[in-house]
Amino acid sequence: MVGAIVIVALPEALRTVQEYRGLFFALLLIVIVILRPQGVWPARPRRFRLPARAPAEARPAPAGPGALLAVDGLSREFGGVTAVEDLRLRAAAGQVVSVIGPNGAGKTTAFNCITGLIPPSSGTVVLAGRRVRGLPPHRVAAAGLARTFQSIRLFDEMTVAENVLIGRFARDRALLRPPRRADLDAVRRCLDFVGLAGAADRPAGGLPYGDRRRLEIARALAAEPRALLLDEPAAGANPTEKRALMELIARISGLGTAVVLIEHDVALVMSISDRVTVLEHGRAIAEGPPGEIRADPRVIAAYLGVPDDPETDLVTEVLG
Ligand SMILES: Nc1ncnc2c1ncn2[C@@H]1O[C@H](COP(=O)(O)OP(=O)(O)OP(=O)(O)O)[C@@H](O)[C@H]1O
Repeated sequence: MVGAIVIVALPEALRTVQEYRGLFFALLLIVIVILRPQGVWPARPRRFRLPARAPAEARPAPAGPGALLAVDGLSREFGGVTAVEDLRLRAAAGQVVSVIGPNGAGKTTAFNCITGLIPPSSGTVVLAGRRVRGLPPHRVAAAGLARTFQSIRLFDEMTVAENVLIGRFARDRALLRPPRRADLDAVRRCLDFVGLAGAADRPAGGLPYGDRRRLEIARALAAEPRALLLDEPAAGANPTEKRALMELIARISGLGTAVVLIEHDVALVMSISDRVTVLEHGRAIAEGPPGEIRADPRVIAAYLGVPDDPETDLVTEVLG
């Protein structure tokens, strides 16, 4: 309405200065955009109501028997630096596969290449029988591969439920349509699953740290991924929050989702993983079940060769 008044009344008022009208409107528009980006008369934020309960039979991450992530020969160079070299990675449905290694070993670069955020120099990425290497990130997500990032990336001013809804839309790029009942059911399910249903209408920015980490996972689950890549989901969390996050990850794999985890807390990794890949300078120096990794002389040498590194203490402790 304010806009209509401006459009009708202002031209009358400015009739005397006809030649400056265009300039005046342009300046007015610029001032409004700078000072009131939310609009002259802010619209009431459109909130949606989540269904009271999610349908009992539905699950956040259904996975068929063919759901499997297979990475082969993955390499990526940055100028003269080889960040990832000839990486092979397998994650079956329902497995937790962890990638560990010192800072700069190439873990995040591997995730970035697998999810299409950056192109690998070479290698293949196959998800449930479909080649996804070379696809843009949204198409990789739509194919069933979701991820979280090392640093929390939430929309703080949006509600918890709205953040999860965005994850849902990432699946089919349907941001322009209003949410459907199925979307809202999925959001409710994901929030129930991670234990945040009670916070659905709160702004995401107000959540405690551990809950923000959970919300990121809920948002990734909303896309119903077959494989979920978690980049240090417990970074910065306290021990209680870490244990809760690991328990959540175990439940996600229990749904049949393949989980690939980057985590620096080696004790946690060993307790939760089916298989572990150890990276050093971009290369996998060991791969296998936790029991084998603990006993691998190359792993012991790689970690124990880093003096004064907090990870060294952990590994010494874990490897006994
Ligand atoms: N965009 C980039 N440009 C240039 N070099 C990069 C880039 N991204 C990563 N690197 C380099 O690639 C190597 C691997 O980095 P990466 O972040 O993948 O390691 P990481 O194992 O995830 O480390 P962290 O545990 O600290 O997160 C490092 O030497 C890093 O400096």
